[in-house]
Amino acid sequence: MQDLDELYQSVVERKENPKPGSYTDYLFTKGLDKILKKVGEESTEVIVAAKNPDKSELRYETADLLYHLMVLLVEQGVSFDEIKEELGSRVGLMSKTKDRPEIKDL
Ligand SMILES: N=c1c2ncn([C@@H]3O[C@H](COP(=O)(O)OP(=O)(O)OP(=O)(O)O)[C@@H](O)[C@H]3O)c2ncn1[C@@H]1O[C@H](COP(=O)(O)O)[C@@H](O)[C@H]1O
Repeated sequence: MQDLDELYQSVVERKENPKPGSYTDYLFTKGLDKILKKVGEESTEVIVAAKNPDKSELRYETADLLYHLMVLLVEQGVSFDEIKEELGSRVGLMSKTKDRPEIKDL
């Protein structure tokens, strides 16, 4: 099992110490447009997989998407801790739907 912190750190390590031939190095070498294209592709694959009753495809494609999002964060200099802080700041906040009339119709 690999947690998301470890995955993020592995990607940072690849950025700081390029390993020619690795897929992560290939993405960083190709640059932002390629990384964005992959995030778009993998997002679409998650959506299509979610329509399939067999959940193994959804697991596989979600893992692919999370990995490519990590590559995007590293490329853009956003740490995974910042994402966790953002999520943490929402705990308790988002459940107060009665205070948020804009989401009543969702
Ligand atoms: N978690 C992943 C991971 N998930 C998916 N992938 C790669 O993402 C690619 C997605 O497949 P696609 O068919 O969409 O892409 P492709 O046809 O291979 O290539 P392109 O479409 O980009 O040309 C595959 O090559 C997978 O190997 C990953 N590559 C690396 N990691 C992790 O990243 C870290 C660094 O790994 P290296 O890149 O091997 O150094 C390690 O922790 C790895 O476990």
